[in-house]
Amino acid sequence: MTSVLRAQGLGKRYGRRWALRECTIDIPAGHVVGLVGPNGAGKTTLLKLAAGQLEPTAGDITVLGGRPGGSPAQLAKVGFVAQDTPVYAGLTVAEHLRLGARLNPRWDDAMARERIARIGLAPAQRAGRLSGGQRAQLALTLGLAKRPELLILDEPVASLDPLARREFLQGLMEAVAEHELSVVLSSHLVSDLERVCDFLIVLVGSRVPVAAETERLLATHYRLTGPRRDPDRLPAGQHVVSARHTDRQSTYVIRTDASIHDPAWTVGQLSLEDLVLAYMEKRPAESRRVALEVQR
Ligand SMILES: Nc1ncnc2c1ncn2[C@@H]1O[C@H](COP(=O)(O)OP(=O)(O)OP(=O)(O)O)[C@@H](O)[C@H]1O
Repeated sequence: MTSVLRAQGLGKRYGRRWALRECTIDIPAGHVVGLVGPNGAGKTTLLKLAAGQLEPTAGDITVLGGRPGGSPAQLAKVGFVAQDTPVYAGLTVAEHLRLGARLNPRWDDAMARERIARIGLAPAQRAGRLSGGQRAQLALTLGLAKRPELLILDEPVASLDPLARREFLQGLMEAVAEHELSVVLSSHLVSDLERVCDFLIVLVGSRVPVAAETERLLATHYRLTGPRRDPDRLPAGQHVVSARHTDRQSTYVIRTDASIHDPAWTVGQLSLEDLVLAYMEKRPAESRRVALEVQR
């Protein structure tokens, strides 16, 4: 299957500081991909590299088989809605649609108009007078009407109220179902990502500790609770994601492909949110030894 996004050893440095390091991922087409991580982890950097708005400092990235931003055809295949919902304050909603039609060869004007009407945006309204949520909806409409093969959304729901968020994500899911669209979206709201994403990239401290289909992530991560045990006494195939210890008890989140038979452990399943938090807990520079430290 074709990759929608493939990165090999991808890195971006600003001055002496790496915003993204050694990122190696391969995302098959047809997924709704969630990108999650703490503030400053490198999410926007990765998305801008994919959209061709930044050049890598190290490694390679291909999007839909081509170099991001490398040609007009490549630009037409990728839609990017940046974090600050970029619309022109002085232009009306209708003028945004006309501009979209002029700039994008595959523009779907009927869909854009239908969506604007459904959301309840007045065509004559200037974008500068729209609420944050309405601007986000307008930006999404422009992204969808471009009819991209890949739509990249940087924190699209941050400014939306819970109902608007649900409607926004529903609209996105409908578009994915109708138009064979792949989507990569970043968000801090793991519960939203849990609803719409079937592939998750976790980005912590400029590195990607895990990127896989959500079903696979949930099937290979466990919480183990039991009598205190140091990590070097865990089987080789059990990779520690996070660890907490008291004098008597250890709680691990581990990743493993094998089943767990050790009767000393109480084995629990994780929600996607637990899993993401476990990866965020462990700083990338930490070695396994740090897990030996007692956390009270
Ligand atoms: N233009 C820039 N010049 C210098 N440093 C930058 C620049 N853009 C981003 N950075 C730094 O790169 C790192 C990653 O930033 P990035 O915006 O990719 O993070 P993020 O995960 O999107 O954060 P947030 O969730 O807060 O939006 C941060 O330390 C940030 O300060």
